Amino acid sequence: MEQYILSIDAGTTSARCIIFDKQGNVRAMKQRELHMVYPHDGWVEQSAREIWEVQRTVCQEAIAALAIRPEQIAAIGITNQRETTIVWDKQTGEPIAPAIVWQCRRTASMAEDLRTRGLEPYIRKTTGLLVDAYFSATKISWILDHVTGARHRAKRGELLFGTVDSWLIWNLTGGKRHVTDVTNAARTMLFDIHAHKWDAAICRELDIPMELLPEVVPSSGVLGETEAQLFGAPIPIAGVAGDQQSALFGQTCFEPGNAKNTYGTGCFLLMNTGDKPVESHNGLLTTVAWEIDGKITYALEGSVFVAGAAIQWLRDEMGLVKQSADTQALAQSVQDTGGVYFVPAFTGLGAPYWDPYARGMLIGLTRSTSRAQVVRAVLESLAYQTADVLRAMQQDAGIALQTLRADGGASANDFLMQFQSDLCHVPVTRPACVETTAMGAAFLSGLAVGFWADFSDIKRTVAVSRTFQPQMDSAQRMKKLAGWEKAVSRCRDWA
Ligand SMILES: Nc1ncnc2c1ncn2[C@@H]1O[C@H](COP(=O)(O)OP(=O)(O)O)[C@@H](O)[C@H]1O
Ligand SMILES: O=P(O)(O)OC[C@H](O)CO
Repeated sequence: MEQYILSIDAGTTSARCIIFDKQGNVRAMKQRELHMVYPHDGWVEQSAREIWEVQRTVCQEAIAALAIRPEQIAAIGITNQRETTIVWDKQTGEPIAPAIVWQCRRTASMAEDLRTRGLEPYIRKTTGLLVDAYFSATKISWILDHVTGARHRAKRGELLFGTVDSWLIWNLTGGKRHVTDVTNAARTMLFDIHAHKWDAAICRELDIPMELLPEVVPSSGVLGETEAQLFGAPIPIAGVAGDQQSALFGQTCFEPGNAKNTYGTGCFLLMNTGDKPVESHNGLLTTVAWEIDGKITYALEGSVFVAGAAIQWLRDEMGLVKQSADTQALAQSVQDTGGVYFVPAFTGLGAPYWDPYARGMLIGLTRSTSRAQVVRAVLESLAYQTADVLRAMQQDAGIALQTLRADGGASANDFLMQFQSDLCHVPVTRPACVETTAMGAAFLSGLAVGFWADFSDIKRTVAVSRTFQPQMDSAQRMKKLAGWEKAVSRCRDWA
């Protein structure tokens, strides 16, 4: 009987389940969109219950679509939107508040307070992160502050915190396992990435009882099994990683200096830095790439909050395109943007600026600006933000990138890929299967159960489908980048 790996890809905009065979082919894929809630300016929430129920449904649908028996699934891998914070009741399994999504800025003032109290150097050294509302720590504290009796209950061990991986594992195992993997733990701003444990001092500063926190497990290794009635038989859960680390693994960035950029809701550029954490002096994050066989690999990360989300905004709020994919032909229908720049700082700016008070901006409009030019400016903004991050990363790592490996929903856009290559003056490759996030989790779990033997075995399953070579001359490139820099300076410190 043929064996498969089932990968759970719990993204921000959608829940996906992909079933891979040994050759790395997608044999079944089911996906459903998730609702986002924006209750106030800068706030972003989701229903934790919906995250679980939709995810369970797509898994059941994918298994049914391939018409396989549960025994044919050798293992499950999980990858997830990171930082998103869920607190639930240990007894009933019910969330005590909506999930606070990674993009949510409601705790910006709490982060500022930590900085004012002089805690940033300690937090930065310990966690590898900047002090920002992006990470889970201030979000947990906010829930404990705003849900009546929550802090008291947390101290009594009645509540549990988890990022989306934790929440899914808790539900998949019928409440038997409260764990998170080391890559997700590294995004909470509570985890010591050097000592590999939760940091008591930071928890104390934020008044977060440590009883809330999950056990931290490696990214590859059997951590439990699913409840039998969910899929018809218990299935081992053997790999977990945050979606960006998972994409790094799925792109087989196994060597120090290898880097990938994922163009999803946000844009996340990660570079493997080997077994040593590299400190950033340019607004990047030091993070855990994965832990396998007791060995931790680190990465540098540039996190851009709004990328594909700006394309969705064009489609859903502005009505300028019917589908995200329409942006490609429109952008290609004009020579340039006619001097128009778009800065998608809807929820502030992430790396390398870290300005929670920046807001979105369209600048350089004239009476002759066309719809196609505005659409092109929005697409170009994804590439400009990436160029900013890549410049910072090359400085921090002291490495000139040879190739940028692209993936994620918006990497399907040929215009964007070409413009990215032009702007960064580096070849951009797109893999044959752009589902590298889900593949990463599949690989991590497959390694744990011997489905794939080692890294070389995994590498054989991955192929590049297209390489975009830089074509723009350097004078034009410099002019465009200078215009972008000016545009960014105009939208800073606005809200
Ligand atoms: N052809 C395309 N051109 C530009 N953007 C696209 C295209 N296809 C999808 N997108 C954008 O990619 C995003 C979805 O990417 P995905 O990797 O599925 O995101 P996530 O994992 O964050 O849920 C959406 O924001 C969508 O607007
Ligand atoms: O849902 P994505 O793919 O945009 O990823 C979200 C990130 O994990 C947030 O840090």
